Amino acid sequence: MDIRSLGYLRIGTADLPAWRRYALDILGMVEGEGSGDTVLHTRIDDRIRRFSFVAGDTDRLLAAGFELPNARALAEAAEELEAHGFPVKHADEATLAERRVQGLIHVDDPAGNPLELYWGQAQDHSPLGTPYGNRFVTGDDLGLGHVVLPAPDMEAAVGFYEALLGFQLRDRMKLPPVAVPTGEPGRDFYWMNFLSPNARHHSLGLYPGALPPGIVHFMVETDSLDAVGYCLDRMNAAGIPIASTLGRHSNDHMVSFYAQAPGGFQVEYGWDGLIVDPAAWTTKEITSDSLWGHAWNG
Ligand SMILES: Cc1ccc(O)c(O)c1CC[C@@H]1C(=O)CC[C@]2(C)C(=O)CC[C@@H]12
Ligand SMILES: [Fe+2]
Repeated sequence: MDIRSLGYLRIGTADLPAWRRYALDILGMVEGEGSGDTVLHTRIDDRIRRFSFVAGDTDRLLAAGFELPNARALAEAAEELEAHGFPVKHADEATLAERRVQGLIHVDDPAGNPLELYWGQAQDHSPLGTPYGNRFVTGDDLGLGHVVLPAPDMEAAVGFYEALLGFQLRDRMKLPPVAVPTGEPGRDFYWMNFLSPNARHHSLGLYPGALPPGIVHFMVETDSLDAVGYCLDRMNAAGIPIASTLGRHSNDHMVSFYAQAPGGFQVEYGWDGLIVDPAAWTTKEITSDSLWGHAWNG
């Protein structure tokens, strides 16, 4: 299946004003076309939007959008999913118009995470003009960053993304039971898995527990260490709890910190993520989450 990248995230929120302040004033994203009282779209690059925060009753991931190159690739993806017993729903005209894409199918992964596979997203050709001079590392090749989704039935989820969606399993890490409070009892450890369809080390993390918001964190990558430091200062100045101190991950070498986001999950803000050669990569186990830093609070 010719999935190219993680293209967008749709996130439902019970506090849209909080997400507006957080995304624009703290993360340094840019308000996108079509935003209003019930939805905030944000830009981090030349795409019309990469994030949509949708006002509603609950804080919950509404969809992870994965990009395919064209209509033919999406049609083939739909056929493959159906053939393997994953029902797909073709988007209606109103949904296509709202998403600003030319073709889209809805499908749930085996953990029930809502996915949208699409092609033909609109661009916004006006200068991005981020508020702090920050620049995000994205592109057709790398996508918006990464997302970590809950997958209590890990074997089924990994099989879906690896064998059916064509993601490469980059590495995995054992988590102790204390890190997976919803895990089935009696296990010595649970695997957390890191995968990608492209050269970004991971576009998708799969966490072996259940979490009510349906998302563990998303990560956006900047092109400078200073941009990470400036954002950390803004978090601290705004009194936003830091979930993990600055550190460098052992697998993608990302220098990042994690902060609490509105809605009960986290945002990772990073720099210097690893670009891999998929043809040369071999799957590994990491035995520590970080080379240094990343002290987790609570
Ligand atoms: C280990 C790791 C490498 C690169 C990343 O981008 C990344 O997010 C992680 C995992 C962070 C991870 C998490 O997402 C949920 C809480 C976790 C499982 C921990 O308890 C330690 C590592 C944490
Ligand atoms: Fe991450």
